Amino acid sequence: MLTLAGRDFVPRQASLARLRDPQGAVLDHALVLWFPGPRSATGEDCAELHCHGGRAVLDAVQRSLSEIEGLRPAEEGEFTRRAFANGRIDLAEAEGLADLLEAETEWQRASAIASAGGRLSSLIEGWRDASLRAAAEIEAALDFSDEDDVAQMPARFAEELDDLCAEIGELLDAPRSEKIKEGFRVVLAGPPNSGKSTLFNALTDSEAAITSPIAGTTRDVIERSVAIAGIPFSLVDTAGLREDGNEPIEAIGIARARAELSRADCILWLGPEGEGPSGAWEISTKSDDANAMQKAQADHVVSAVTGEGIGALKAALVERARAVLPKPGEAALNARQHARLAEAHAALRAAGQQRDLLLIGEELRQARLAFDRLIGRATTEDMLDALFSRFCIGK
Ligand SMILES: Nc1nc2c(ncn2[C@@H]2O[C@H](COP(=O)(O)OP(=O)(O)OP(=O)(O)O)[C@@H](O)[C@H]2O)c(=O)[nH]1
Ligand SMILES: [K+]
Ligand SMILES: [Mg+2]
Repeated sequence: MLTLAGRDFVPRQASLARLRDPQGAVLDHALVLWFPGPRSATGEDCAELHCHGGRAVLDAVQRSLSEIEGLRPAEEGEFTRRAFANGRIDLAEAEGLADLLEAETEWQRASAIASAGGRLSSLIEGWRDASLRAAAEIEAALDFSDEDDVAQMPARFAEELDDLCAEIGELLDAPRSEKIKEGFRVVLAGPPNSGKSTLFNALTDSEAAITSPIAGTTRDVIERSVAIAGIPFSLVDTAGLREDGNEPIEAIGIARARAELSRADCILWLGPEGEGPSGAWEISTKSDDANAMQKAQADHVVSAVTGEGIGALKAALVERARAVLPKPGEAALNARQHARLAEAHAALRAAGQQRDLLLIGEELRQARLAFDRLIGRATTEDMLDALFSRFCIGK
């Protein structure tokens, strides 16, 4: 029970209260919530004041609060940082929370809420426990061996490490979580005037790209993030590819267009059949125009003018992206987590190949350290600063 100004506040129950300034003047009628630690978001005692939203009300309440000794406004991400410091959440959960706050599509939200809820953390904890058990077996084997004897490897030890490595290897090879943030990357390519920018505008529901009958209209790479059916996409329009790009700026644009091809998850090829990059989808466009080039074996026939085939093309892109992007609820690693897990994996691999028990013990210790860094049992201040600065004030 919190008693304040002669009133009792029941934990986790909203009470209506008059907020007064230090001189006793009423500032607002507000809802007050009291969360005693450790069962609070941060693990510490927390109080929430739900005020009326006017600027002046909030200013007055904040001014009065700031007159109380020891009170100051929270820094960006400070609540989450304290929750982490007090062991309420681990690092992977904090990262999930940061992703959740940044999520713009349904797919991103669903993935982030799974990480914030500890999906990845529990997987890592399981592997960490397995490597701790392996280390304990090695310790025991060392204790029983006498110095003249070659110490015996525990039965099935190497096989068990192999299984563990295989499981971890699968996650290391799986699509990375950055992919969810960046979106499935679709690059439109083809010769000048093939209708790339017009199709780009149709797919992004925008007028972002300039279109015209003049060959060489698009010079630079134009990129747009869009959600189609809740899936994050990054659509990329490029300069028309031609050998005789006759002036230097167009030549730069063409070089950039070629660079984009190598970054694409999917290329829509609007040029002559069979002349596109391998794996590209053959798109026959301008289907409304009898004079336009039509392909014998197009994957998609579209018209940006009549809208024919655009819905089907979008549906096919959504299907492809769903297959490639990490699924919500399925664990996916970001670059930091990937680097740490790869260290753990390498150490476990090395442990499995060693015959010397002391060296195996050392490799297992390295693996545990990498797991600890991954979930934040061992972290550096720089890393924490970088993570928590992604949060806004009040989170
Ligand atoms: N009838 C018809 N015309 C189209 C269609 N798509 C594009 N066009 C026309 O084709 C011309 C070239 O279109 P753009 O979208 O600028 O072609 P682009 O491939 O981006 O050209 P560059 O940027 O120069 O490489 C324009 O006049 C468009 O209006 C279509 O589906 N039907
Ligand atoms: K054009
Ligand atoms: Mg263009």
